Amino acid sequence: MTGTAARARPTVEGDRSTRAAVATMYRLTAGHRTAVVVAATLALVGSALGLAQPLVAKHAVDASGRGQPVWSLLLALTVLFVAEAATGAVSRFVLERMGEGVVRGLRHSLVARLLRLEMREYERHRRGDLISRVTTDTTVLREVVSQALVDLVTGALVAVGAVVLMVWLDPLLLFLVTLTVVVAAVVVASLLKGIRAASERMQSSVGAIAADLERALGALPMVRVHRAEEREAARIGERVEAAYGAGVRTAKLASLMSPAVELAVQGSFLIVLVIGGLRVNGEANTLGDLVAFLLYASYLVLPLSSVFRAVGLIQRGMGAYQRVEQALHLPAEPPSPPSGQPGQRPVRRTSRRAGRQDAARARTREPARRGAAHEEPAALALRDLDFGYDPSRPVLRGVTFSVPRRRQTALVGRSGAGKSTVFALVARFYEPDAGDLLFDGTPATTLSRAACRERIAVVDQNTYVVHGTLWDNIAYAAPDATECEVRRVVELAQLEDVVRRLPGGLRGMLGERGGTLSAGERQRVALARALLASPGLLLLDEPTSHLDAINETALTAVMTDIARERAVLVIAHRLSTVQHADQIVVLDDGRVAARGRHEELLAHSPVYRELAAGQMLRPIVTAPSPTTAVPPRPHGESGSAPGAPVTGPWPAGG
Ligand SMILES: Nc1ncnc2c1ncn2[C@@H]1O[C@H](COP(=O)(O)OP(=O)(O)OP(=O)(O)O)[C@@H](O)[C@H]1O
Repeated sequence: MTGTAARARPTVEGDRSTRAAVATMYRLTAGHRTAVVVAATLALVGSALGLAQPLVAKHAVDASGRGQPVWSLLLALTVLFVAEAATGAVSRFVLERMGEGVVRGLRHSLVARLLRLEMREYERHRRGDLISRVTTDTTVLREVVSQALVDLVTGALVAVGAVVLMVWLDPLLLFLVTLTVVVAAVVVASLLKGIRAASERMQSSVGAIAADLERALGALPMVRVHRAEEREAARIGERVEAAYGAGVRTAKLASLMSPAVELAVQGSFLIVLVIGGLRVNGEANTLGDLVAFLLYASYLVLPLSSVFRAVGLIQRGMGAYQRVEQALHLPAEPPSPPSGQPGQRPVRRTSRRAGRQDAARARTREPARRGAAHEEPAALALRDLDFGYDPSRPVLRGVTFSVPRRRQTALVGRSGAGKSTVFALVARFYEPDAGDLLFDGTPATTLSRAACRERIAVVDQNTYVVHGTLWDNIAYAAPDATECEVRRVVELAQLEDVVRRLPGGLRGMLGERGGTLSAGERQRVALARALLASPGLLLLDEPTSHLDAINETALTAVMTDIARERAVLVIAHRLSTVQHADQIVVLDDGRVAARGRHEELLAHSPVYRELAAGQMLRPIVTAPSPTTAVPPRPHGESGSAPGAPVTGPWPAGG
């Protein structure tokens, strides 16, 4: 987080007074205090130049009344006027540049925060809404900081100067002017709370518009096919109406402030004219005094009215500021643990297995330490891992297995068994509730998340392709890769055809989310990216689910080759792609049901047999077992070709 946001720690939560809002704005300008001092000094000089003008005008009027020459006074008046305008312009520029600087700081902090949130936060918040905090809310704040602060600073300074000189000229008239200003201030204060509430509603409605639009645009083919444009438009339309309603209410309240301010301006002028005129007639004051006082009244009332407006604007900005603050305080991934120190683990759930797990952990660490001397530790080891996205609904229970180096380990199981969740834990998107994760024998909690992620590359089911060139997408994990390295992974991932076809070849642009590629091509791009990263451990989640049989066979062979150099953990629904794996781990309802090679599992694991049978699209004859009651998994889910070859004991049509 940059300094601005860090220093702008909120008092806004709970304290909704105007003073707190102004204090927040003040804190926001931390780091820009030189600009504030320069601008305030200039404003002060400008005010002094402005306040001197009525005095000169008074002398000019009085001198002309006495028949004396006034040209030198008029010249002085002109110089004062020009100098005031120049200092005003410079001070406004300095303050507005500061406003831009404040918003720039907030945007940097927000972007840095939003890219590092805990994974769960992205599930709790809608992405469009988070994005709108960086774009719309900060834009509102820029106006507030640059306009409202300018008006507040300059307005307050000028008003104070005017009051001092008016006391000197005519305290009675000042008292009357003050009365009208106080009435206006009371009206303004009563409107501020409503303005703030309405503006909060408006900002969150704008965030909801962005989120809903993102939802529709992100699933456009689905929207089109189901002819849901109207429905989506109506849904977003409701948000637009809510934003309109809140905006109109804000405008209504803000416009009620105008009559109050006008009352102050016009009322004070009337009072000064009538009472001041009577006092000139009664010879208590000169005509010059009246002219000067009138000018000071304008110097008091006009800046005060801009102070009122500024306070209204600041209250409006508080709605946006609170949303920005809230985003800046969302939980982010913890920074790296100090070297050699265990990292933070979320509070563990106590379970009956806890004691047993500790003993198991002690046992598993022991061989890891001892093994260092004799044999190299596994690239990845999971020891008694427990995890649930929702603490009351465990997804993984006591999962234990290792992924040895230079071997291919396959993770299989029915849909929802927890396979992708294992990947999410290995990538440290979430922390396990209990148990240990070890990379090369080192507990993950003693490593930073970045250090863990450095050891892995993932091809997941979503096969992310971002807007940019094919090269950008492949070299995403290794921006310094050479042409030769990129071409090699293009070849391994069978992407040569795509490179040939794409206008611009490797430097050709892919559409938004890789929209110009087929699903299989996107999958191969993701695979090429992972291969280029060249990590010690390759995690492949259904890497061939979108591929035709020819590409699948070729890539299965590539994976086997890769596994000769590094550890590969592959999730597969199609057992045909992993039947030659060195080890197959069968997950069933979050538990490891069996482990072994294909033939061993066919012989001994009912769950595995059932998975294999499901892929033949017909029941298999097995010895009765508790798991045979579970219906075979439908084929279509994994996109497998019907009748895909599985193993010898399961002949097609058998
Ligand atoms: N982000 C999440 N928040 C809450 N629950 C989740 C989340 N992701 C997955 N789950 C739940 O966790 C369970 C395991 O999901 P997971 O994706 O790990 O299964 P899987 O074995 O990979 O399934 P598939 O083969 O269909 O991809 C499921 O019940 C799923 O609904």
